[in-house]
Amino acid sequence: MTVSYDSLLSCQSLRVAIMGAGNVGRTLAQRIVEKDLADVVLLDVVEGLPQGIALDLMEAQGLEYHNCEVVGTNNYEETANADLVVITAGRARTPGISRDDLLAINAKIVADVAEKAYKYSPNAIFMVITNPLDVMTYLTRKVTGLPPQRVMGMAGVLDSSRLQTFIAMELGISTANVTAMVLGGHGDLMVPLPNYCTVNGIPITELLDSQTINRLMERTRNGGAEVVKLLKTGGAYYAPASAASVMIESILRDQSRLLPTAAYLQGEYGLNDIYIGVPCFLGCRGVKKILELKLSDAEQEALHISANSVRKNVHFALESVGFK
Ligand SMILES: NC(=O)C1=CN([C@@H]2O[C@H](COP(=O)(O)OP(=O)(O)OC[C@H]3O[C@@H](n4cnc5c(N)ncnc54)[C@H](O)[C@@H]3O)[C@@H](O)[C@H]2O)C=CC1
Ligand SMILES: CC(=O)C(=O)O
Repeated sequence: MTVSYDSLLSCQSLRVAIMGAGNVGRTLAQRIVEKDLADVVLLDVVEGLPQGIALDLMEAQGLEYHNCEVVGTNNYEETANADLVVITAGRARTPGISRDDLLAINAKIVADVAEKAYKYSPNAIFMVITNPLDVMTYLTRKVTGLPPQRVMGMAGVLDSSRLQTFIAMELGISTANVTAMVLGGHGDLMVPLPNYCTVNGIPITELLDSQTINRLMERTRNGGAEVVKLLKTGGAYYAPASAASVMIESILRDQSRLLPTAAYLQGEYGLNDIYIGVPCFLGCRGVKKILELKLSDAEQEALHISANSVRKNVHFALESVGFK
C-alpha cells in the first residue's frame, strides 16, 4: 500500500502574517499556534531572525500537539493571502530617543510595512500593536485605504487585563472573578472605568474604597513603564501577546467577544475621524459593532482629552511620512 504523506498533514486554512519577529511578534506567534488558531508567517528585516524563530517554534510542534505551521521570512511575497496581518514592527523607546523621534521613526516603519503587507494581502484584517498605538493604527488605515472595520489596534485588552490583575491581587482572589474595562488612548491618558469593573457582577466600588481604586488605576496607567523599569532592556510582551491572541481568536472564530479595541470613531462618544480604545464586538468582519457605554461627565471629558492628545500626534505622524 502506498500512502501520500502530504495528504496526512492537517491543512490549516487560516493564515496570520506577523510583521516584526521581536519579543511581541514571536510570543504572539507562539500563542497563535499553541491555541491552534492559524498558520503563522513571521516577517522581519533582520535576516535569519524570523527563520530561526519559526524553526524553533516548529521544533516544539510535536511537543505542544498543534497542527499549525510557522514560516519565517524577509520577503513580503511569502506573507501573501493572509487572513489577518499583525503589525509589531518598530522601535521601542530607549534612552536618548525622544517621544517625537520615536513617533517619526515608527511612522515610517509602519507606513512601509502596512503598504507592503496590504499589497500581498488586500483582503486581510489588519491589527496594529506598534506604539504609539492609536496613531499607528490611524496611519495603517490611511496607508491601506481599508474600510475602518478591517483596521484596529490592540491596547485596551492589555490595559484592562492589567487592571483586572491588580484588582485580583488587591482582593487576594483569582483574576477569573474579575472583569475590568479601560478605554481611551494607550498611554498616560487612558481612561479606566471603575463602574464597569466587577467581581462576579459586583461593582468594585462596593468592595474597594476610592483611594485604593485610584491607586490601582494609576498603576494601570503606568503598567507598561513598570515592566520596562524592571526589565531595563525592553518592554512587556507576554501580556501584550496574550491580549492580541484573544482578539485574534475572536476574529478568526467569529466569537463576537466584546473587547476594548482601538477602533475608528465616526461620531461615537462624540468623536470623529480618530482611532481610540472603545468597547467593540470583534468577529469575522473585524470590528462588527462599537458599543457606546454610558459614561460619567468626568469619564467623557477624560476620553476627549485622551483623543486630543492622539489627534495631535496623528498630524505629526502623517506629516512625517509625507501625507498632507
Ligand atoms: N499596543 C500595545 O499594547 C503594545 C505595544 N508594543 C509595541 O510593539 C512594538 C514591538 O515591541 P517588541 O516586540 O517588544 O519590540 P522588539 O524590538 O523586540 O521587536 C521589534 C521588531 O521589529 C523589527 N522591525 C523593525 N523595523 C522593521 C521593518 N521595517 N520591517 C519589519 N520588521 C521590522 C525589528 O527587527 C524587531 O525584530 C513596539 O513599538 C512596542 O512599543 C509592545 C507591547 C504592547
Ligand atoms: C509597551 C507597551 O505599550 C505596554 O507595555 O503597555
